[in-house]
Amino acid sequence: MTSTRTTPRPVTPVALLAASLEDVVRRLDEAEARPDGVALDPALGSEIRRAAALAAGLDPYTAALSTPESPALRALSERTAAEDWAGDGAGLEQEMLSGHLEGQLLKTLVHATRARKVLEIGMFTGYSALAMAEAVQEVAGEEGVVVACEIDERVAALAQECFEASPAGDRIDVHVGPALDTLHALADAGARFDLVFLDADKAGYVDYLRALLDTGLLARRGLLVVDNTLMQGEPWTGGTSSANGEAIAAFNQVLADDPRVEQVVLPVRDGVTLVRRTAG
Ligand SMILES: C[S@@+](CC[C@H](N)C(=O)[O-])C[C@H]1O[C@@H](n2cnc3c(N)ncnc32)[C@H](O)[C@@H]1O
Repeated sequence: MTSTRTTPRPVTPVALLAASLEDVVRRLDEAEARPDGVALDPALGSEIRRAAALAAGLDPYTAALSTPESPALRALSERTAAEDWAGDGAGLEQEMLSGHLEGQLLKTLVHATRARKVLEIGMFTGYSALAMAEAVQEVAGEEGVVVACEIDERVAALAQECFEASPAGDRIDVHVGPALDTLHALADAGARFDLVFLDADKAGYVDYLRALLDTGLLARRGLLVVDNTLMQGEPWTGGTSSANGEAIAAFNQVLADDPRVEQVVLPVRDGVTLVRRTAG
């Protein structure tokens, strides 16, 4: 992977909404500037502009008012943005990185649950793993651990380099390989996790959920945090649904029907579902 920085494309429902409304406002401005342009009701025009401002300002506002990321997380984010993902060939892209707001949410959840053992399924360049490692280090010191699963060797090596340059990086234990195999090996070894962050291949989410609940990898009072459960709005806008959109819609229904859990879907970034084990 060589270095070429590009601006991330919109990948969340709010960012897509903002981009869409920005385009509507631009076309409105162009139409109004034309001498023969169709005159729009001024009240409708100002309502459209207000809707565009509401959507465009939400992410920057929530980020600005949340605790800033650590220098180590910022460095990891910048390193990820500087990679040439287009030439990667493995389908990885910088937009996969969760980032400041979601990282801060994960840190808060680790603190709130006093989690000492954390499992991440889908690490990429390590942003969320490092965010949770910073929190487990504060909660449990040297007893705190984040086990992070990643299938791609090159991206795992990049993450490991960043961890080695980070104060909390040595709390992270990286397992390279298909996450389902790692989960079964961990379960066979009797591992239990207080908090699990699920963020790997969307087609595998149902299998990961079953492995976590059936084997007891998710501790009795453990918290499961699932990313991308709104999948760019595809589950409810339909029409252009991708394989990932269909996988997430199916996963959300499986989760909603599972009597062993209670869950809440939060419209943070691309959707974050918090799952609490209630039985089984
Ligand atoms: C959305 S990214 C994870 C982003 C990361 N959690 C973060 O916040 O920066 C998904 C990652 O899951 C990995 N992945 C996909 N399929 C996998 C599998 N079967 N086992 C383990 N990792 C997998 C991909 O290589 C990719 O790096």
